[in-house]
Amino acid sequence: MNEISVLGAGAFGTALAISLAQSGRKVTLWARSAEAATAMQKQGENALRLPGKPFPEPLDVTSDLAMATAAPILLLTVPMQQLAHFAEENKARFQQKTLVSCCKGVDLKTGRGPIAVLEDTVPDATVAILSGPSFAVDIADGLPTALTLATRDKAVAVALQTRLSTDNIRLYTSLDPVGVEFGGALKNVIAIACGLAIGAGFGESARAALMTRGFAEMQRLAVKQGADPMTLAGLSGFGDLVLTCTSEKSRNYSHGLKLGRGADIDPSVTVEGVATAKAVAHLSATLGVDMPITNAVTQILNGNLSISETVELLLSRPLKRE
Ligand SMILES: NC(=O)C1=CN([C@@H]2O[C@H](COP(=O)(O)OP(=O)(O)OC[C@H]3O[C@@H](n4cnc5c(N)ncnc54)[C@H](OP(=O)(O)O)[C@@H]3O)[C@@H](O)[C@H]2O)C=CC1
Ligand SMILES: O=C(CO)COP(=O)(O)O
Repeated sequence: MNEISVLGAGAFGTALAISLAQSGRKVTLWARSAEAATAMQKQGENALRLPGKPFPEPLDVTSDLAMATAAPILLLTVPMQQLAHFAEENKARFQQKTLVSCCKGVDLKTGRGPIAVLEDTVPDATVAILSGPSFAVDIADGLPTALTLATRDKAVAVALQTRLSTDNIRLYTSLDPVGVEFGGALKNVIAIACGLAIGAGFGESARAALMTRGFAEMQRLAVKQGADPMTLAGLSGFGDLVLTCTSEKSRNYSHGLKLGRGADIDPSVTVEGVATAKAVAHLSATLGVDMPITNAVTQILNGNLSISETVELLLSRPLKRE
């Protein structure tokens, strides 16, 4: 039995499995499709989701969930909108396990982040979150980054930090999983806003203003949910916001860019910020938290307002203190 399994053979799950295996961990990558698992075993890469990134020797790939979930540490790398269903469907297998969510989003149906989804569904599991600036292609190439590993229990956090740090991923611990999960989720919405601004020709000053005011609203919502505001200044907040709002490697930023330019969108690409914007617009209204940028993105995504109408609305808000 391997010590770690990565459940979800998308770009990020594959990249994490590569990095862990390269660092000598005994790791299994689980794909839901038997065909996909067989193709990966034969080709020694995930040609569909992360092409051109060869697997190191000790990486096992399977579609056998019973085998994969025998490991004590399970990294969950399915898209956020799939997490609740995935956890519900497999809760018997997840009992007593350490579940590390790698998802960045808020569940559209319930307004919950990944921590609440997992704690509600599998109450006797140990739940943690891994988040921060990390493009799958960079991780798979062995490029260095630093991420936050957050859980409520200090001893668990330290143990997981040791188990999951790799040669190219330096992990910091946090005891504020709510701050970490909302940092990772909310930055995707701001990245869409930045893509929209650049795509529509509003320029880099506008992007910097959106990042800064976006950060302020990320902090407001996270604090309302019980997070420490300083957590948002860390890797899974400020760190990931900077990365995602400035790179065309980001699917969220690129999605906004395409919308801003009036270009075609590929609906098969995972763009977590789309559902999360809608979930957060609803959540913030319920909680009475002012989130003008997230609301503007939601209005554009829902087709209720044009980009220029949205900019006019944002600029005509009452003047206030920073
Ligand atoms: N890509 C990146 O650079 C990073 C991604 N993340 C986060 O990781 C999460 C996953 O993203 P990413 O890997 O990029 O997404 P991808 O679109 O590359 O892959 C998603 C994977 O999830 C699988 N999947 C979807 N639904 C289910 C389900 N119900 N049960 C089992 N497997 C399922 C898909 O399987 P199938 O192939 O069969 O459709 C696919 O392999 C997101 O929350 C994202 O924000 C975090 C950091 C970096
Ligand atoms: O979260 C990410 C990098 O940290 C990946 O961002 P995208 O999902 O926008 O590609």
